[in-house]
Amino acid sequence: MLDFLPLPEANVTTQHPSLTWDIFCQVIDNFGDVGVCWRTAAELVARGQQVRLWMDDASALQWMTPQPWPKGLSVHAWPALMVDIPAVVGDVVVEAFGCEIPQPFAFAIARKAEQGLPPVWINLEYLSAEDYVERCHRLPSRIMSGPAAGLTRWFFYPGFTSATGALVRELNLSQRQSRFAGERLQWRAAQGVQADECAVSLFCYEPTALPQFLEQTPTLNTRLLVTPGRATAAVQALPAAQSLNIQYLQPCPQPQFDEMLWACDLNLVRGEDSLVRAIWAGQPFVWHIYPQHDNAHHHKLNAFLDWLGAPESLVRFHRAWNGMTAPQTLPLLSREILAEWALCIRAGREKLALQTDLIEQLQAFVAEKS
Ligand SMILES: Cc1cn([C@H]2C[C@H](O)[C@@H](COP(=O)(O)OP(=O)(O)O[C@H]3O[C@@H](C)[C@H](O)[C@@H](O)[C@H]3O)O2)c(=O)[nH]c1=O
Repeated sequence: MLDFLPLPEANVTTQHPSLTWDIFCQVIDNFGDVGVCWRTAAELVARGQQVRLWMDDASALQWMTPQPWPKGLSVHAWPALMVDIPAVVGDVVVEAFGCEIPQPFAFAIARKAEQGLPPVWINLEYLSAEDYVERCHRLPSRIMSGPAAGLTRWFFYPGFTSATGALVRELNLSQRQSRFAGERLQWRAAQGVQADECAVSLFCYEPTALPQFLEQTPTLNTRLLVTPGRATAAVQALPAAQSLNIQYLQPCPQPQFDEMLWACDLNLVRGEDSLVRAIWAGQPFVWHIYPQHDNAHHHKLNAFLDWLGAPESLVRFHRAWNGMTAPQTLPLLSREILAEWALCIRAGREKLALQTDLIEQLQAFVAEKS
C-alpha cells in the first residue's frame, strides 16, 4: 500500500465582507458542471458568503452533496420568467462555464446598474493548463446587446500557475485529510481491500485501453473500486471483468468521493472536478479527459502533462488511456512505477498548495472590481 500524505494547512487570513452571490449552472452532461458549482458555492458559504445557486437540472445534488446543506446556500430552479427573479440581484453574478443567464435576470442586473449598483459579473471558465489561460484570465468583455448592453463581464480562469485563478481548495481540506489518514486502513478494509492489494479507483468514460488495463490488474494484485454509471457499464461490458477483484460502488456525496481518492493507491479520474480532487489527494492518478469533437482535448491533456513534468510512463499511459495512441501501448504498471508517479504528482501538488486558492482569488477580484 502506498502511504498517504495529507496537505499542509492552508494559510488564508484575509477577511472579506459578506456578499450575496448568484451562481448560474447549466448542466451539459455528466456531473462536472454540478460538481464544480457546488464546491465553489459551498466553500464561499464556508467563508461567510451568501450564495444562490441557479440550476437547470439539480437532480445530481440529491446524491452528490452532504446533508444538511449549509446555511447560506440555497438552490433555485433556472429563472426563466420575471416572477422567478429575486427582489434584489446579488452583489456578484457568476456564469459558470460560459452559460448564458436568462433574459429576465439580465434585465434585473441592468436595473440594478441603473441604480448605480452594478453587480460584479464574472464568467467562471473551464480549467486548463494551456497558454491562453494566463492571457485571458481577468480580461473584461463588454456586453454588446440585450438588456445589459454596455455592462462589463469579467473572465475568470482556474489554472495551474500563479498568473491564473488557481484551484478550489477548501480551508478545512488539510484537516479532513489528516483525520482520514488515521482511518484509512479501516476504510480500505470496509471496501474489501486486502492488506497486500493495490486499491485502484475507476471513474472514467469509456477508455479504449480499458480491456488492456483489466488484463494487467492481476499482476499488480489489484482491487478495483468502480464508480457507478459509465465506469461500471464500461467494465461490466467486458467479459474479463468477471474474474477480477472488483467492488462496484454506489453514488456517494463529494466528501466521501474525496476519501476514496485518499484511500487508493491509484486513481483513474475524469472530467474536471475529480482531476482537481485527485491532485489534492496526492496519490498517483491518470486523467481521462472530457473528449471534444475536434480532438482539442489532446492539446489540453498535453499541456497538463507538460505542466506536471510527467515521467515518460505516465505520459504513455495517459496517451493510450485517452485514445491518442493504440491501446496496446498502455504501459505495464508496477509498484515502482506508481512510486515514481507519486513523487511527480506530490511535487505538482506542493507547487499548487503555495498558490492563493481560487475562492480567495475570486473574493479579492470582486473586492477590486466593486
Ligand atoms: C461517481 C461520483 C462522482 N462524484 C462527483 C465528483 C465530481 O464533483 C463530479 C464529477 O465531475 P467531473 O470529475 O468533472 O467529471 P464529469 O465527467 O462527470 O464531468 C464533466 O462534465 C463536462 C460537462 C465537463 O465539460 C467536463 O470537464 C467534466 O467536468 O461527480 C461524487 O461526488 N460521488 C460519486 O460517487
